[in-house]
Amino acid sequence: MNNLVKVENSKIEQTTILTLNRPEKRNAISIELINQLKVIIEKLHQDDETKLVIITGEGSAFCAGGDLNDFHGEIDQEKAHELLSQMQEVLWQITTLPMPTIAWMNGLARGGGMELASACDFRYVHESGNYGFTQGKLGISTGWGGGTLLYERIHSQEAYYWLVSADIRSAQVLKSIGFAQATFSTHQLELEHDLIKPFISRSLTQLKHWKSQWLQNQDLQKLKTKMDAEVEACSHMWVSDEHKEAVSNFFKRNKK
Ligand SMILES: C[C@@H](C(=O)O)C(=O)SCCNC(=O)CCNC(=O)[C@H](O)C(C)(C)COP(=O)(O)OP(=O)(O)OC[C@H]1O[C@@H](n2cnc3c(N)ncnc32)[C@H](O)[C@@H]1OP(=O)(O)O
Repeated sequence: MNNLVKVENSKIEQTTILTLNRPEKRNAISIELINQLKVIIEKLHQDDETKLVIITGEGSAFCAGGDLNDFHGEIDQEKAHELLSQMQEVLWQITTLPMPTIAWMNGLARGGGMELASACDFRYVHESGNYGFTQGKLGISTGWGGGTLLYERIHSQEAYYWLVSADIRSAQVLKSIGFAQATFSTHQLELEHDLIKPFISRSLTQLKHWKSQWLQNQDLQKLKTKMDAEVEACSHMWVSDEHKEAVSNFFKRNKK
């Protein structure tokens, strides 16, 4: 089995780095990748040693979203719902992890890649990357619950507008709207980086306390209900002609 998600445990810093590992596909999330992530995140829920989880991508991209090959073909609304639900569950499990989580966005992100980042507690973005909730241009909405999470991360008016406009934004804009906490310019993720240091230098007890406070501050039941509704809505749009045409145009464009 290929490791579509690399797991590096750093014992001294008590940090786990998860690296999406399909650089040739810009780390698009395939069904197999979802299955691997699911197992890894489940384990982290039982982990009493890790004080920080970082999610990043191999190569030039953070994540190009759902794999448009895997999620397509002759699927009906029910099947679309089933497939979208699987990644929604992963996003939910990431959101509720007992330790802080950082999306270290090493490069571009699209669609579900932005949803995955939204499931993390903090987002740091590479200054030369570009980032977009582009689902609107594909005839769908966010389908993993990440639209719901976006409303938790930035001002609701800004979230609403970003989902409708589906525009691609710079790292600076992400920082200015509060989606990203900071930008960085390094190419290699290093645990001694100034953005990571504050986490590493706090104790496990402190970090777990702050994370639990963060989760208590949210109405998790309501959040889950809204994420479920998002999956349901997207599953209907998934089988629309507009979406099928947008996906077919993407693959035609790539063959040129
Ligand atoms: C599930 C849903 C949700 O939100 O819930 C979603 O995420 S919808 C998915 C939303 N994502 C997107 O629409 C992103 C579509 N991708 C792109 O716009 C572009 O590929 C970029 C991500 C900007 C990267 O452009 P760049 O010029 O660097 O690379 P490229 O276009 O040549 O792509 C490199 C290889 O990765 C593949 N590739 C890229 N994105 C993919 C995706 N989302 N699904 C499946 N394959 C994908 C290309 O087909 C190509 O494969 P070959 O080398 O074999 O030709």
